[in-house]
Amino acid sequence: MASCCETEAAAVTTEAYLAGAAVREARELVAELCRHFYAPGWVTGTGGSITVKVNDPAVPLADRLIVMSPSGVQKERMVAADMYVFSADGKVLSEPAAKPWPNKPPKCTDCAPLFMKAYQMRGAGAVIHSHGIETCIASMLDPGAKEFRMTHMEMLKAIKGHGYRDELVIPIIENTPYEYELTDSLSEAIAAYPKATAVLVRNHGIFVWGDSWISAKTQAESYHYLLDAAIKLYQLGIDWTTPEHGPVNRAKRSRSILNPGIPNECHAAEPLKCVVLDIEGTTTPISFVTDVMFPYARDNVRKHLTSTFYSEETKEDIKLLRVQIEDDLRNGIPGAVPVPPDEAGKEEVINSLVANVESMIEADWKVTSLKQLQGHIWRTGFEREEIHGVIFEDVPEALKNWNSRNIKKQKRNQELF
Ligand SMILES: CSCCC(=O)C(=O)COP(=O)(O)O
Ligand SMILES: [Zn+2]
Repeated sequence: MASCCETEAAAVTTEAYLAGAAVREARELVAELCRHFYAPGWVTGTGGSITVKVNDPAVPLADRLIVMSPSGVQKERMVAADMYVFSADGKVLSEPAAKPWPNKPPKCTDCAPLFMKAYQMRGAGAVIHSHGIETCIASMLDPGAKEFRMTHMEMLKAIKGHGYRDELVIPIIENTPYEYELTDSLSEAIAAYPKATAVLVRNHGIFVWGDSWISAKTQAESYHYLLDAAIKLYQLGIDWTTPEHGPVNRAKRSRSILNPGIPNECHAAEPLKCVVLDIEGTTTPISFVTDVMFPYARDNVRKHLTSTFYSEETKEDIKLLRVQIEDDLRNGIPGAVPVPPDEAGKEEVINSLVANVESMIEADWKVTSLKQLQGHIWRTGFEREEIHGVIFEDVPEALKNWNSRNIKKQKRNQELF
């Protein structure tokens, strides 16, 4: 004799039940959600997919029929008759009629095996698969991340089991060429994250489930909001994973040096080993270089050459400058003037060198001889404390932080320090 549950499960698969109000309403609902989710870009380009369980309080949730959107269709044009109906154990009970060319023959969504995992493993009442661009990009912020984390956002309250101060953790699985190939990794993520009501698929989108279609929709909206916020905070250099959410552009730069990429490296697959630093615009404002360093070099050429004229270093600098100036004279570069031989005397040589260097600086001449001389002038300036280095206010903190973690620092093109 069949048990009462077997009887109920069989009753929902009859033609009469399939044609009844409960199934019709579920079909209409999925069609409506398809149309609705088209506008925010969750299901454009035939991407994304939606499923709900038929709402029939007389039938236990586990036995309720399942309605799913079809595959490869224009979601904004969906109507109730376009839907597939499945038994609770995943057998197709009803499929849509074929449509004339250029429509493709009907096919159920490739997400069906994935949806079934959310139904079977979580007792879901509905599942939404979105290709919303924010879900895709948020999964790409750190290519090695296995999770997306966020806290202290009001919209967290819309996620089941979460309050404002709770930490949201969304597992991230890697995309595959075909949607059905995600089934194993999705079910592993569902099993590994019992509190999760969503799984991100990298470079692809998100699967969100809830006890009912309202819960799935509300949470999906919140996930899209939070992921969009994370992308914007990433662009601002703000850390969305900590309660404080980090500094907002304190140093008037687009990003903090401590958080040049992923905040707190909380998503990094590998711990940070080395940081390569530039100076101009990274540790030091560009304005310091343009407004202080270059003018200092220009104003101190004569003084530097006069005080160091007989040093080996300056002799080398002058040798290099002579070669460059001869070359410039040969090429008719404006501002280049002949440098007399050493026998003409120190003052004569310096006068012509100063004239040449000034016109090189004026023309922003990027040549080694000039850069080398400027470097030596700046060094003297720093040693005599006539110029003082400027660094952004978060640089000492960043260096201390990296030092304490034994992370090597490297100035671009130079040695580790
Ligand atoms: C451009 S959509 C690629 C397939 C996909 O990822 C998706 O979500 C839609 O699959 P379906 O089989 O429902 O069309
Ligand atoms: Zn998809």
